[in-house]
Amino acid sequence: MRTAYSVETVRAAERELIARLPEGALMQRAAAGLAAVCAGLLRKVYGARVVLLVGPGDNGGDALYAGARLARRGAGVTAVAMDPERIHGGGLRALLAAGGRLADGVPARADLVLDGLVGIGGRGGLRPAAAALVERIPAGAVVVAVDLPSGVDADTGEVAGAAVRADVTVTFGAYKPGLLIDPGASRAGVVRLVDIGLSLPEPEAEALQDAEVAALLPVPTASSDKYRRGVVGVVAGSSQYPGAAVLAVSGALRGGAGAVRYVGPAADAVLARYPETLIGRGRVQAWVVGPGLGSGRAAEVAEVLADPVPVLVDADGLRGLDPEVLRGRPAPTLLTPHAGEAAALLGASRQEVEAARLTSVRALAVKYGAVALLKGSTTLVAAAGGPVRVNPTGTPWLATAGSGDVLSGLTGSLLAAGLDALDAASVGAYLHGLAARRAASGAPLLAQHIADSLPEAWRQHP
Ligand SMILES: NC(=O)C1=CN([C@@H]2O[C@H](COP(=O)(O)OP(=O)(O)OC[C@H]3O[C@@H](n4cnc5c(N)ncnc54)[C@H](O)[C@@H]3O)[C@@H](O)[C@H]2O)[C@@H](O)CC1
Ligand SMILES: [K+]
Repeated sequence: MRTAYSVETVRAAERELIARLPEGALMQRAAAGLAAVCAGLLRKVYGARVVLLVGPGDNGGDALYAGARLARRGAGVTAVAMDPERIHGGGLRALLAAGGRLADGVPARADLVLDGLVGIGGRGGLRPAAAALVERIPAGAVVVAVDLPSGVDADTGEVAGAAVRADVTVTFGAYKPGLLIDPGASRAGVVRLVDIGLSLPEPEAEALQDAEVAALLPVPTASSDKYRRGVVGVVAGSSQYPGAAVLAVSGALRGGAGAVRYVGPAADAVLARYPETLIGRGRVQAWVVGPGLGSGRAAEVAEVLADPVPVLVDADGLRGLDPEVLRGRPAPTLLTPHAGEAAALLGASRQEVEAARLTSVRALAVKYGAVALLKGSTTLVAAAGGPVRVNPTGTPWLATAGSGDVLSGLTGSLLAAGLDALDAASVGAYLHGLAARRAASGAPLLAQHIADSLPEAWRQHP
């Protein structure tokens, strides 16, 4: 599990550790790790041109001490301060003693730029003096962010105004949520964690890794039959959108349930493509309701919600949901909105949801007493309380019509197979992202090809 911790938690752990260590020791650990990553990126340190963008806090201190280490190995290191009056004194002395220099402006050429403007002490978008330095980062230089890209909110991944776009981020002690969640995640590049010895409690956010997904996948045993493996019911499609039913069933058939039952007006289209499907009402272990329903189908949604089994609600099923009804359900509910649908559910604007995805997904889970999966460039899954799950496998190619229908079928199938709602949603998003990557491999994809690639994505996790 890759875990991420809030600034408050990291600060508390740092305080506890600093109290037990000689003064400055923690910063030296950070700077040593940072310099080692930079040296690896440069390959040849001797003669390399390194530029440090130095802010007024300890983030700038890290950059200066790392710069000193590189200067001692023969790099030409130039520091540029955001505010020369408030530069880290010890760091600057170390840099100058190692042969580095302080300049007024950003040099026109550099092999590597260290962004030490702000770290976890940053608030809001970059101030003009910092933004002006970022604008002058020489083209072609490798940009390494110290702890996190300056301008990215460490706790939420929000970017208000200017922010650094890093190739590599070297983060200290723990991942911060903003490094895993967009828009921050896409500014961070490759994230490298330097262990500085912090002891940490429960994380704010976590991302399942391959091995955890593999352990959660439902695998039939010798005593399994199709009913014991779980039946998933799919209520989807309309005369206007029959394809949504076909796509939801395509995902459901590949999600590990023993059988898929379809209920709705698109049975002919579903059967023509998937003769394996059962048609009509009957007992199920989980329902998926919503893809392509169109309007005027609230009674069917209500009927599904009245069944005391896990229910995944997606797309048109999400319209006008009553929080009281959902909170009163005896079985888990899983909501899978995109940002626009989440905005309607929360009474907010789409822009507000996009700008604050972590807060929004948590708010959905609390308001509706459900597990919420917020689709987007980083898909997030939240239950009320506990860390938010961040899906690491997404790809922008997923932004294509019908891909959500495949995801809801797949995830509902995992629910029917017995995964709890948080795991079903996380594993569904994970496999869906992997399958989309395979199906796309650098070119536009069709939603049906995501479903076709699911067995391959699954096989990667024996
Ligand atoms: N506390 C510790 O023990 C350690 C801290 N470390 C480093 O210290 C950093 C935190 O240091 P600080 O608490 O000094 O805070 P930062 O250096 O992250 O930033 C605080 C400074 O930046 C300015 N600032 C805030 N928001 C800004 C904005 N939007 N635009 C421009 N300037 C802004 C503030 O006025 C303040 O002077 C970490 O991110 C990490 O890099 C590491 O050395 C590891 C150990
Ligand atoms: K930084």
